[in-house]
Amino acid sequence: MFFLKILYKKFKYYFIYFFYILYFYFKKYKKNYKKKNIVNKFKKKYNKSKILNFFLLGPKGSYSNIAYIKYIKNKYKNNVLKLCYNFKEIIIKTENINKSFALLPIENTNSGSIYEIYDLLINSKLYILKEFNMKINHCLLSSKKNNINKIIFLYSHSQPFQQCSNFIKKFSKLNLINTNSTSTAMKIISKINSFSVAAIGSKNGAKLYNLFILRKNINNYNNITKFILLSNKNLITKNFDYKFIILIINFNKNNNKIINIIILFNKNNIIINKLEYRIFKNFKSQEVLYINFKNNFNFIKFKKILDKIKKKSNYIKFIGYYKINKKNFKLL
Ligand SMILES: O=C(O)C(=O)C[C@]1(C(=O)O)C=C[C@@H](O)C=C1
Repeated sequence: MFFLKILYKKFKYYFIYFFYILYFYFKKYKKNYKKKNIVNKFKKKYNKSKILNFFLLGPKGSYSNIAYIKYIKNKYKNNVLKLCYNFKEIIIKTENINKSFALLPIENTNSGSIYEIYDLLINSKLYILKEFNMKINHCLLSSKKNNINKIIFLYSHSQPFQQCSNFIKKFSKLNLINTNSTSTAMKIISKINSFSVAAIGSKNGAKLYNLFILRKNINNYNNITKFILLSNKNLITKNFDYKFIILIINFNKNNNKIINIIILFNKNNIIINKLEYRIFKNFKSQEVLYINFKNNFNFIKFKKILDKIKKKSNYIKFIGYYKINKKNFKLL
C-alpha cells in the first residue's frame, strides 16, 4: 500500500493523463459504434426491401414499355416501372441503384443489331440474365384523319425507320425526324396536331396519345425485336448450368488474334450463337469481340479454354449467363 502511494504521488499526472486518454478513446469508439449500427440497420432495411426497379425506355407506350407489360409486370412481385429518356440513362441507373434491372432492345430481324446497345454494354457493369422475342407491328399514326400524301414530317425512333424502309421508300416527300423512342414521337405529333406530321408507333401508343391509325403493319416482313434483361449483380453460380454464356474479348488492333480465337472456339466444338465485332478509336485503337455461345462443357474444361483466350487478348469480361430452367427463372 505504502509503495502504491509513493508511486501515485510520483506519477500522479501520468495517471490522470492516461485515464483521460482512455476516456477520450472510449467516447470516440462509442460514437463510431452507434454510427456503424445505424448504417448497418439502414443497409439491412434497404437490402430487405423487396421492391425491384425496372428501368426502360419511355415515355409510356414505347415498345419497351409493351415488352415490360408482357414479360415482367405480372410475373415478378413488387416491381416498379421506371421510364427513362434514353438507353444510357437506363444503364447508368441500373448500375447504381440496388435491386434494379434494365430492359433493352438488342436486335431486330429487319434492322439487325442495335449497335448503340452493344457499345454501351461493353463499358457497363451489367450482366445479361434473359432474353425475350417480341413481334413488333408498326403503324403509321396521325393526330388527324389524314391523307398520307399530306404528311411532310415523319417522327420515330431510328430503328422503326429501318424496320419500315420498304414502306417509307414509296413516299419520297417524307422527311424523317429521329426521336429517342416511338412514344416520344407519338407524344410530339399529338401536341403539334397538324396534317403535315405523322409518327411510326404502336397500336397501344395510338390509344394512349389519341392518334388515328392511318396504316397498320407498315414494317418490312416478319418484324421481331429481341429484348434483354440485365442486372447489376453477377449471379453466376457454381453449378455452371447456363445454356448460353456471353463474353466480351478486347484486343489491340491489327494483330489478327480474332481469327485465332474463332479457330479456338471451333476446335473445341463451341457453338457460337452470336458474334459482334466493334472497333473503338480511343487513345489506342482497340477491337472488341462480343461472343454469345452455347455452354456444352463443365467449368474445368471451360477454364482451360478461357486461359488460352486470355493469352491472346487484353482482357475478357463476362457479361451474361442464361439459365437452362426458363420457367422458374429467379431474379434475385
Ligand atoms: O422506341 C421504342 O418504342 C422502343 O422501345 C425502342 C425500340 C428499339 O430501339 O428497337 C424497341 C423495339 C422496336 O424495335 C422499336 C424501337
